[in-house]
Amino acid sequence: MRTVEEHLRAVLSQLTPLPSLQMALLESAGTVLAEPVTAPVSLPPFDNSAMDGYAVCASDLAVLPVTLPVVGDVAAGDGGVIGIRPGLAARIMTGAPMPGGADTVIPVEWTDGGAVSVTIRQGAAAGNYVRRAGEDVRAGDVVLPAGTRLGAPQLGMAAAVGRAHLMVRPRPRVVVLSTGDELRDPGTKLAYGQIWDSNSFMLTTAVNEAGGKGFRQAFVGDDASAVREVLDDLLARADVIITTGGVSMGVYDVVKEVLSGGGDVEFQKVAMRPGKPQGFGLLDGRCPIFTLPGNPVSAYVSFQVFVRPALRHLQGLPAEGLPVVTATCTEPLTSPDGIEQYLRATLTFADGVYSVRPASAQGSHQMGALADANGLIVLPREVTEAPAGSRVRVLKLPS
Ligand SMILES: Nc1nc2c(c(=O)[nH]1)N[C@H]1C(S)=C(S)[C@@H](COP(=O)(O)OP(=O)(O)OC[C@H]3O[C@@H](n4cnc5c(N)ncnc54)[C@H](O)[C@@H]3O)O[C@H]1N2
Ligand code: MOO
Ligand SMILES: [Mg+2]
Repeated sequence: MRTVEEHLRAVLSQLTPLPSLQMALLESAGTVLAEPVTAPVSLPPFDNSAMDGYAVCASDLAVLPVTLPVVGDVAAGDGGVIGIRPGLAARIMTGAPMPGGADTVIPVEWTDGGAVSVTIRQGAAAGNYVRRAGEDVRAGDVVLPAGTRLGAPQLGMAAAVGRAHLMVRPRPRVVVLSTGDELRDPGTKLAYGQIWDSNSFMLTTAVNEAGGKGFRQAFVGDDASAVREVLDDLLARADVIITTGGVSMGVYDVVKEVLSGGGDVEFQKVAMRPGKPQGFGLLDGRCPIFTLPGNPVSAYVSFQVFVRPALRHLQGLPAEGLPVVTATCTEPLTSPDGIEQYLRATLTFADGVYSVRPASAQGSHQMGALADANGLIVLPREVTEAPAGSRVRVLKLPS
């Protein structure tokens, strides 16, 4: 049997990051920058007001109250900015360029609000409520390094420095296909022996959580030619294919049957629980395909351990798995020798320390405990027992 590390290494060694391409700004949400973004101008580009009020000279505020004539208004967006000198004020709005000669903004609340002349009751030092050119970003600064995942603040930053398009690595298009004659769509009636397909919904969502673009290809029965046909069809529109089911020792385990023939996909036993039967390869020599075990918990754990790092690698990011914390386990644990075990668990944080309680149900068909968990305890291969109070590694599940 392969170890988890060996299998992950074998998977990653066959993957190359997706080519970068130019995308319109909104379209690029969730992708990874393939170029550094540099500011062509400083931000703010000009000195401007942080408040609605009056632009004045601080030297006029030595004795209060003081009344000054208002020479005009400056609104945000005004290009032909007026100037003032000591003894004068200009009414100014938030974001409007500072008039030449002014060094201070007095908010309207500190004044009588006059339009022709203004009486100021409360003063301030020079620079009050003035936002200086370049105090946010300097022209030439790298505001987003290559390798940044583009979330909302990063897209805002790119727009703020004038970018309409970005060179990015796209979110991998991942198609999820369940297999099994017993499967039916949720929302339909079941005959005895049938179950609703849950893996494809779960994994399509997990793909999106991991930064890919998930597509559900429903399910296909345990029929070799039907499986072959669907997979051939998916090749045209997937960067990655995930199947579940049909990879163990059963006589109807057709995924293995279909894919082991061509030599594209290698089937392995990995020394982990759940998730022992794994397959990975390049379909048609080019499209990465993960054949995950059909048991729902096994499929989910396999996804987090192997597929998540692979999706990151395809986007040119470090091939990391879920974030890890160390926690004190509330219960004694046992684990088979030589097997890396993943236990569904509840992680809590109190008084600066993490505690973790394993679920009582750990069968790989038991979705209830998975849906209830927010962590996976990882017991390494060499650990066979961990008494209550042991410090254990816990993967934090996406929330
Ligand atoms: N003789 C052996 N039997 C099994 C072994 C073994 O080593 N020797 N390994 C067991 C382990 S471990 C796992 S995991 C499973 C893997 O099974 P398959 O990948 O072949 O999956 P199936 O047989 O198709 O289904 C297994 C189980 O999962 C349910 N399932 C499948 N797809 C879905 C879905 N989309 N949604 C919900 N549930 C699904 C299916 O009904 C079965 O109950 O093999 C063990 N057997
Ligand atoms: O390894 Mo299976 O993946 O335990 O249920
Ligand atoms: Mg099977």
